[in-house]
Amino acid sequence: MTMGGRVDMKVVMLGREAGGKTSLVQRYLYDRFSGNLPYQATIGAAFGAKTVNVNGKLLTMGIWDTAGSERYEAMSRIYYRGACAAIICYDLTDDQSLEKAQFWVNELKQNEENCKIYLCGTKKDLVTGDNRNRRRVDYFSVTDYATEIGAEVYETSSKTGEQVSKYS
Ligand SMILES: Nc1nc2c(ncn2[C@@H]2O[C@H](COP(=O)(O)OP(=O)(O)OP(=O)(O)O)[C@@H](O)[C@H]2O)c(=O)[nH]1
Repeated sequence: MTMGGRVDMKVVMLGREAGGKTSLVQRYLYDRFSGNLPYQATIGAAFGAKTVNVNGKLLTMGIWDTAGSERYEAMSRIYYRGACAAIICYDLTDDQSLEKAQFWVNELKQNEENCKIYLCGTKKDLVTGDNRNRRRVDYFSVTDYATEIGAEVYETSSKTGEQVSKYS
């Protein structure tokens, strides 16, 4: 998208640092996973865009990928303003990341009540099969919580692409 292009839908990524937000956006936008490269924390925020077909209408989705580091927390508040959807990521191998997700849910409920919330459990490949014992966040506790707050839940892997896009 060119600068100054119109964004029809603003989507914001929120969640604890290293929780997998950037990887999810990279998989969704470019169908790639940079797992072999060292982890690089997002600084401030990053922006990406994609044209999506919604009921036969082409819309530009703008995605603001915020930095999870607490040092940028105040900035993240600027990025969720006016968002129609928030993808709040938590890492399935990290129970503290779920607490952070709840923090963002409360923020949005207070400040951006029309924003639709999606809870996204990331790094599913790390808690699958023989690695089941690495799971730190129970699926049903999250779905119970999601029902309470009117959110949807997805468990994704940016490494394999599982559940990242409706079409994969
Ligand atoms: N195995 C596996 N690793 C992942 C997955 N998603 C992210 N990672 C790894 O987890 C680390 C953090 O991922 P990022 O996507 O940079 O996390 P982030 O939430 O954007 O981090 P901040 O920029 O600090 O907010 C990186 O080393 C990724 O390669 C996944 O689905 N599977």
